[in-house]
Amino acid sequence: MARKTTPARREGRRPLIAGNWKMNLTHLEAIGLVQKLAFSLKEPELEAAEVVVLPPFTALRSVQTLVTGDKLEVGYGAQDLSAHDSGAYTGEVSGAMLAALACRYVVVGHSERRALHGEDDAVVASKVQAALRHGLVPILCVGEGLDVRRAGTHVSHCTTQLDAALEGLTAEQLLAPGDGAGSGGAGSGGGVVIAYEPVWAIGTGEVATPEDAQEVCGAIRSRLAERFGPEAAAVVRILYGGSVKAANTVGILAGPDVDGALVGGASLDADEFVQICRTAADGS
Ligand SMILES: O=C(CO)COP(=O)(O)O
Repeated sequence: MARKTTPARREGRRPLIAGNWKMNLTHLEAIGLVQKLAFSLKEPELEAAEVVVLPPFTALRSVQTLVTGDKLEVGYGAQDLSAHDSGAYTGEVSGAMLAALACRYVVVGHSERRALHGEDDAVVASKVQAALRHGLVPILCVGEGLDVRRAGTHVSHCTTQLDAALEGLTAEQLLAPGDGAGSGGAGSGGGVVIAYEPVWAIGTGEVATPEDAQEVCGAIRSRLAERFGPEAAAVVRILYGGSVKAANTVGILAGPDVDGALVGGASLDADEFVQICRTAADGS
């Protein structure tokens, strides 16, 4: 069957499907899941869509060893990093440590970090800078809670979070791919990935409609164009996250500004995640 061309591919942005495992899976379980993914997904699928896993810190070294040893086309990254580069910050993990494990990506500003660990916009902005300092591509999360959605101010809420997190960034930083690659090849996107994750849709089964996802992802791209110019904005990949499953992936990825998905719960199930990646690769 002929491969359909998604709007994302028309713009030259390779779809990105990233599995945020959150606080799940030991390093041994992580190896098993990555092996299943790499075994199930065929080479053309892994070329058409970039597939990335975001395991807990404790599994990163094992995933690195597996991916490099078996030359797997699966990328990996971390779920958080410290705003600091080194020093007396008990329990934190620096960008340098992640770069040394050849992580390509790191999630920054996930709503669970914002809500449960008190990360405000200033902390999120300094973590974006820390990621870029170490050649990591930040996957910057923005998204509104249910109260904001009900008030109808979700678009300005998300663009305000975006503005704050990207404070001080240059268009070059937005364009440049991070050089911490080594985990499954570079994507065709820029140096920053944005993820729109409405808080009310995370882990609730309450998925945003394709129109909801496109509305905010489109507004994010317009805002990026205003601040950094259309060229930089056209390169940045914008993901949707929140109760993404195999069954709703086609609709979610239909929006011309939705370049992939940040998948939580469904990324822990190999068959389900493979199906999501396949859908993105097929561009259906
Ligand atoms: O938070 C998420 C990804 O970062 C989304 O989680 P769920 O897919 O479990 O809703």
